[in-house]
Amino acid sequence: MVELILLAAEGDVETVSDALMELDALSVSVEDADADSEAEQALFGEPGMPPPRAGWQRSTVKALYPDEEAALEAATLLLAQEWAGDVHVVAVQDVPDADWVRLTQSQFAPVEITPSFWIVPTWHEPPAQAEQIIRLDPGLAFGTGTHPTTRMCLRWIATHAPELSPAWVRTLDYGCGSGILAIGAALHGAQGIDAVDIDPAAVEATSHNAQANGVTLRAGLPDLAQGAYPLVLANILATPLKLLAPLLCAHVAPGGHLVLAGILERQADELTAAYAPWLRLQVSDRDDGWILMTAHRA
Ligand SMILES: C[S@@+](CC[C@H](N)C(=O)[O-])C[C@H]1O[C@@H](n2cnc3c(N)ncnc32)[C@H](O)[C@@H]1O
Repeated sequence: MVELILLAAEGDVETVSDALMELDALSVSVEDADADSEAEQALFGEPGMPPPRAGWQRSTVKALYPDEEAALEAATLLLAQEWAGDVHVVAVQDVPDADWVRLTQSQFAPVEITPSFWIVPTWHEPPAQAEQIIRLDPGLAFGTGTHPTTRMCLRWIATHAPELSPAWVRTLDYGCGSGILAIGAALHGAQGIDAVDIDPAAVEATSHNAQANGVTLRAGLPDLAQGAYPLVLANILATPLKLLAPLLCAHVAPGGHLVLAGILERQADELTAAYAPWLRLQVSDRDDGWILMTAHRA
């Protein structure tokens, strides 16, 4: 790979970046040309305040090309534009080869839910103490186990599985993403699992991941969810969870549990109020500013 490095003034940066993409750059990145010098400028403001300025006074724009010929051709075409008078080529240089696959993989380590319950990417050996293991690789659908909301749901499943197991004949994972919660429930004894999502890519990912984990479930669009379930899981976000309150509560069987995530600490009261006509929600876990809210139908 070869990197074409340009210097551009604040007013030209966007045009230069767009032009480089048009000129078949594999990627374009923008950095402060004065970084690590006296002239370095911070672009972030006080919390809650807009940034003091939109861009740096001078930016270094880096565009990646497959070879030197392509990089030089792009530079020649770009500098020929009438608006490019103040744009300067700083360098065209080789980028050392990196093992990109290994680099990406190294960012996803096994995630511990409980000492015996782990999420482990396929390229990792499971830890010795892991008894329940979800094998999952990062994909297009949300849910690799690294997000606090997913972890809290899985923790709840692992902790409450013993009391659910004798009658755990059905489970609903509403907003299943990668299917991680449905798979986690299956590993803890759940049966008759329905996993639904409005995103067809998530439905496909759930089917794929379930199969890869040797788990049987039905994945589909939300209409697939029918009737009552001893466990209803929904890790979405506060606003859709409020809209879905009557629907989700209607799916909770007598004696069943509702487990909700995707809620920030400050949203606890509004969620409690939205569900109050049907079920009494309480905060049952906290992680990094997020809360888990659960209810039990008598
Ligand atoms: C935050 S992800 C959670 C994924 C996974 N269940 C987990 O815990 O990691 C939320 C998922 O809910 C889906 N979703 C959002 N609104 C929905 C709705 N109204 N009905 C069903 N699914 C919805 C999204 O497509 C997304 O896959």
